[in-house]
Formats: sequence, C-alpha cells, structure tokens
Amino acid sequence: MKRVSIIGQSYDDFLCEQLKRRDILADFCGVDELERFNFSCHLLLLDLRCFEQIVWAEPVIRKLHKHTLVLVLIDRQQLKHDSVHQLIGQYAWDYHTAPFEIDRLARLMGHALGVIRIRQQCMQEGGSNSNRSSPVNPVMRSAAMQMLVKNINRAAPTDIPILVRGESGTGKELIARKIHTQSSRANGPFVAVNCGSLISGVVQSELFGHEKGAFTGAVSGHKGKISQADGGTLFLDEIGDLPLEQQVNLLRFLQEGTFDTVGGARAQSSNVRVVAATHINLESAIERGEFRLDLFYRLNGITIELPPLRERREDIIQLARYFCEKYAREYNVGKCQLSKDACYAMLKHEWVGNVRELINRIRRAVLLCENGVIKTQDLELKEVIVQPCFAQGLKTIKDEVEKNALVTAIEKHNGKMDVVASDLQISRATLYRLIDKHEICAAE
Ligand SMILES: Nc1ncnc2c1ncn2[C@@H]1O[C@H](COP(=O)(O)OP(=O)(O)OP(=O)(O)O)[C@@H](O)[C@H]1O
Repeated sequence: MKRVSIIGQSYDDFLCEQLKRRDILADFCGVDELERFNFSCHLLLLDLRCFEQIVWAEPVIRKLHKHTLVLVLIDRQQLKHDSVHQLIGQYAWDYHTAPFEIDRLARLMGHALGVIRIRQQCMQEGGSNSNRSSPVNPVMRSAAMQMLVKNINRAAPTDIPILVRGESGTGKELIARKIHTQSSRANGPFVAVNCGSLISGVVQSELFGHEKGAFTGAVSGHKGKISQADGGTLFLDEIGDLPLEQQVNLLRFLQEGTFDTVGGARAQSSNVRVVAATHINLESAIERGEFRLDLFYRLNGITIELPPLRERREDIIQLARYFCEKYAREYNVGKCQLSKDACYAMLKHEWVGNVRELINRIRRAVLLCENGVIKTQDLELKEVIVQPCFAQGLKTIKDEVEKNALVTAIEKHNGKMDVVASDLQISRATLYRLIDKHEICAAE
C-alpha cells in the first residue's frame, strides 16, 4: 500500500475510498491542524480548491523534506491568480485542475509515487558510491561561481569542516557532493541528513543510532547516520534546525570524535568529514539562543556562500538549456529549444526559488511546449517587451557581444584554443588577450 498526505481538506470519504481501491492510503490534514502533520512525507497533495487566500501554503511547503513531491489540486479559475502561478511554478511537481477526475488524479499520483521509488533506489545506490547520484556537470559559468569553484578546489582535498550557505534551491547539496567527490574520501559514503525533517523524539537515534531494546519498539539495533558515514562525508543539511540538545551531542562528536548510541554502554567513534548547510542566518539564530556559538565555530572551518540565481544571471540560460536537454531525453520528446522571448523572460525573472524553481518551470515546459520550442507561456513567466537599450553605450554593447561570441566558441570547441581562434578568425595571441580582458575562465 502506498501513502499520500493531503493538506487542505479535513476528510473526504469519496477520495479516500477511490484511492484505497487503487492501493493508495490517504492521510488528511486540515490547515488548522498542521501542528500534527508529518512534514517528512514523500508525496503531498495540496488541495487549494476551497481557498481564496493561499498565503499559508508556501510556509508549509518550505518545511517539507526537499525530496517530497508536491501535487496541487486547483479550480481552473484559480490559475488566473499570480500567487497560484508562483506557487505551482516554484514548488509543484505537477498540478490537477478541476473538474475533479479520480482516474486522472490517480494516474498522476501513481506517476509521482513511481518517481519517488526510483529516486529512493538511486539514493540507496548513491550511499555506497556517491559518484552515481551526483549530477555530472553542475553549471557554474558565472564569475561568482568560478570564484567558488576555486575555493572548493582548495578546500575539498583537506578534512576541514565546510559550511555551505545560501538561499533554498541554490545548489548547496550539489556543492556538498562536489566537495565529497573531490576529496580523498570520494570512495567512501556520502550520507546526507536533513536536520529540519528529522522527527522529534527520534533525532538522536537517527544521528547516533540505537541499541536493540533501547526503547519500546527498538526490536533491533540501528546504525545512525554518523556511523553510516564512517570513512566518508556527513552532509548536515538545514543545520540551523537541529534541536539544541542534539547540538550538544554533535559538538561533543566533532570535538572528541566519539558519541553515544541510544541505550549504548560504550562510546563509539566514526571517521567523518562534516559539510553542513544552512539557508537561515546562523548568527541571528545564535543571538536568539537557538544555535550554539561553539558548534558554529566547529562547523565553520571554511564558508562557501552560494549566491542566489538572480545575482548570477549569466548562469540562467545555460542551466535552462542543460535541464531542457535532460528532460527532453528523459521524457523522450525529441529536441527542445528555448525561444528568444523565453530567454528574455528568464533573464528578467527574480527566481526566488533559485535553481529548483528553474528546474520545475523547465520540466513542465518541456512537456507542454509545441513543436519543440519553449515559449514564455510554457514557462508560466511574464512576457518581456525588449527594447533596444542604446543607453548602455556602444562600447558596452560591443563588449557584451564579443564576450558572448568567445564563450560560445570556447564551449562549442570544448576549450580547444587553436580551433576556437580559427573559428573566430583571430590569432591565438588575440584570443588569450580577449579571454583575459573579459575574465573568462577557460581551461584548455
Ligand atoms: N549549478 C547547478 N547546476 C546544475 N544543477 C543545479 C545547480 N545548482 C542546483 N542544481 C540543482 O537544483 C536542485 C536544487 O539543488 P540543491 O538541492 O542542491 O539545493 P539546496 O540549496 O541544497 O536546497 P535546500 O536549501 O532547499 O536544501 C537540485 O536538483 C540540483 O541538482
């Protein structure tokens, strides 16, 4: 039996019965009962049909585990509201519009549950060989990301703890995996723990493990995440959400290398490199007394600050193309291209959900677009009226064109400089001078 959590309805007999017939168990939760909701569920159906105001929905979604898939149920006329558009664009894996058709909805859920199963399998395989689960090529073309790459290259081979900071969806976990694969521990496990989604009461057992019979229901011993990561990297995501009493235990482990399992008589040890991540301001959490200063110093050997996507707009189109290709291949829909207007709209958009929002919009657009061309509407973005901006001055415009031509040619020829120079009909010396002038990072 598969399970789905439904927020927005107290209980719906008909829906419950229909889903049960299809082997799906539904847990209903009204918006006034959210304190009892299990935020680490796998699939959430957000029923927005009876709500005029949906301001409560975003904070709920933000509390979910990041691998939770969100389906949204809405009335067609709600699609006219910007807030609903934004919510779907940023967070939804898919949506279902009324009239409510149980077959269509069950198919959608079946598909989502299938994706969840495949992801879980991949993550389990990734636990024994982390290379398999990390995306091949993180897009990092912008100057800001190139700086970051330099810092990662220096810090990764050491065992120094790293704190990755950045807004949600900027790629903190991806960076943590990159650090792991570039470290001497690359052949060991990469174990990720989302401290925000650990269920209170079992946090200590999840992190440190428990012995058989340690508490009611502990019918066998359990290896905690710290032991699982022995010889590899422990990625502590959303570290700001770790309860204070567990912060003390973690600090002890980081200082002394030992920890106690729940119900264990002897201290255990594990050899891990810790990479932690946060999207909240830990300094403010320390001032509020919610995060320990000594733990902050322990975790923060080096800080890697991931800029939000709106502050590295040079990456937007490349990321969009990367995910376009990826999903076109995955969904077997043939070649897919971005129209010029869609590119302008993406460059103007604020991307509050960062790369995760971009992925959501592109994935849906790949499925919805016609003739393999993604238009602005397919991305559910606002149309941008492009006016020639002569105010920039001719020099700036020329410089931009020159830089774009260089970057495109370098990419096209995989950094083979003699071929790039010949394609651009300039000498190698001029090519290197221009690469320096535009501060392009191009390794041959
Ligand atoms: N530079 C990048 N190139 C390719 N994919 C990226 C890049 N940055 C992020 N992604 C993808 O965006 C998605 C979100 O990234 P990730 O989970 O690492 O973000 P995060 O900052 O850890 O988010 P959260 O704070 O919500 O945990 C992932 O699917 C990741 O693979």
